[in-house]
Amino acid sequence: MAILRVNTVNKSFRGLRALDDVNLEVEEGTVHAIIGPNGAGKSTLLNCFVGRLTPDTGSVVFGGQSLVGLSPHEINQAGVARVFQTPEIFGDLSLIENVMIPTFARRDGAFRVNAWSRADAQAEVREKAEHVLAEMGLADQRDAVAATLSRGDKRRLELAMCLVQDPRLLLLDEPTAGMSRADTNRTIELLQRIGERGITKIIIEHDMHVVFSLADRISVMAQGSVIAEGEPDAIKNDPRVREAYLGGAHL
Ligand SMILES: Nc1ncnc2c1ncn2[C@@H]1O[C@H](COP(=O)(O)OP(=O)(O)OP(=O)(O)O)[C@@H](O)[C@H]1O
Repeated sequence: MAILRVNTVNKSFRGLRALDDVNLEVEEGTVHAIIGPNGAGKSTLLNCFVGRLTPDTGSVVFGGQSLVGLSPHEINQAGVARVFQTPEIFGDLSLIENVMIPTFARRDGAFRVNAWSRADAQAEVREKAEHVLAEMGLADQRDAVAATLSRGDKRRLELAMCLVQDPRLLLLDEPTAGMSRADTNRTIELLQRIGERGITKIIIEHDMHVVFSLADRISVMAQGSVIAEGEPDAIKNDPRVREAYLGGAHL
């Protein structure tokens, strides 16, 4: 069953058609990659899923609920979490505090740090946060200040901040951008491991090693349109995709 249905979405910026009749269906429990050359419209599409942008026309339906017109916070409360290209973490707080905040925010409707004062709630949330940090391999650094982390660890911390919310849909915008090969492989392993929880994931990624390690299905965008969609092997051999990537150099 499709958890996300995107129907004829269009979005223009001052005459530039960034999204041109985009259709997309993402099956529940799968990893769906969206790839395509720079400027293809991938981030614009993702921004339409999280309420940062509103499509000019078309619909985005998540689990039967229309997302168009909802605020980013409402979409987050509906079960959609996003890992950004630049990690959005609280640099001067510890890792454990960073991971506890989204749980309170989701429950209380805002980033209300004073909600921590309730001791019973705090114990429960702390336990869950510790579990997720351990899952991300960050348990040893739980009391470290987030700003001191390496780039790769910052991104894994942000992933922990998403996972602690038990999202139904996780959006990953270039989750390994700027990482070393070793860090990239570690992130792939972590994403494969959290895949076992059955969370649906949409991943935008330029690194084809990451895409082909994780994706069950791939949509290829070029110039605002989805030009091909299918299983990884079919996409690898699709002449339209090779053309979009200038002779297939990236594949
Ligand atoms: N806020 C904006 N205002 C004007 N133009 C925009 C805006 N956001 C995106 N665009 C344009 O829309 C097109 C699609 O951009 P988008 O960032 O979605 O592509 P992308 O596939 O994510 O590219 P990349 O892989 O480089 O991140 C580009 O031509 C871009 O310049």
